[in-house]
Amino acid sequence: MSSDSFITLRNVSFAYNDRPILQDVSLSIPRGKLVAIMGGSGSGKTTLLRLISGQIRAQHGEVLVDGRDVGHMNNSELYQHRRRMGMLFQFGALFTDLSVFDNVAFPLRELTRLPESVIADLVLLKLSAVGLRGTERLMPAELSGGMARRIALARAMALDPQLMLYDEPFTGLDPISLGTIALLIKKLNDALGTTSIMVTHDVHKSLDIVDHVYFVANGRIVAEGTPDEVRHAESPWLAQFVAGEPDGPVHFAYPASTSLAQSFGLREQA
Ligand SMILES: Nc1ncnc2c1ncn2[C@@H]1O[C@H](COP(=O)(O)OP(=O)(O)OP(=O)(O)O)[C@@H](O)[C@H]1O
Repeated sequence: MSSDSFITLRNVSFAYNDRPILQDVSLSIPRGKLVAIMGGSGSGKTTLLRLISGQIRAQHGEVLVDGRDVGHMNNSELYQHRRRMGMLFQFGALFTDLSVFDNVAFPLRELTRLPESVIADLVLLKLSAVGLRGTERLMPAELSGGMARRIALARAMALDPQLMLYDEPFTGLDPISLGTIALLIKKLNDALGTTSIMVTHDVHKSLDIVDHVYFVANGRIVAEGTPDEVRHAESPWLAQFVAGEPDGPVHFAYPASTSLAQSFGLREQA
């Protein structure tokens, strides 16, 4: 990938206590690109995002964001780092006791000293960008799931982050809302020049919008490529993933150490 890397992971290994989660992961994401991270459940995708946001630190290797090593930031550097970052996590929880306006205004009021008149203009701009100008007086309970996710996106984008992290942004959405969120993620990424990383299980929708895909399995990057390369990949592993087959190189059943018969204390048939 391009040498103008905004995010670089070099030989990163991470363990929770003694349990290795990521092993020797290296990747490089150019500025302004939208990248998907896919892989089976528990493979370490969210852990990757948490390393990049600085919530956890790698035991080995480097996590560089815009040339700065996140693993060695002190508290005030981490605070600055997070200010430049927007996050949209599963279900993008809005504050239920705040109106749409106050939800989007929240990061602006918390993290800047802008006067209320400027905040009001910015909130309207962000709501307009997600196609929901006119909803500012509504409460979250009055929104559909798709609208709530778009408001959460407007809130995550309120400070024009250089880096956006999405963790399963499509979860629980109907197909139309999912398509709308996917297009907005792409549109906002391109319009603002943001660098974005999206952890997702939705292979088909993501292949439509991302620039590059990384596949994680057992804590390692096992494949990567452009959407076209992924669609035409011959690897059985990728084919299983893209087609959503329950069984293949990635097994449906957990590899139990005893057979079912043994577990029930029965004699095995020859
Ligand atoms: N705080 C924690 N302490 C200990 N183990 C953890 C912790 N957080 C996650 N894990 C474990 O680390 C592994 C990787 O978790 P992670 O959330 O990164 O996976 P994932 O690929 O995002 O999975 P999913 O797609 O199911 O969300 C899992 O086995 C999980 O149980």
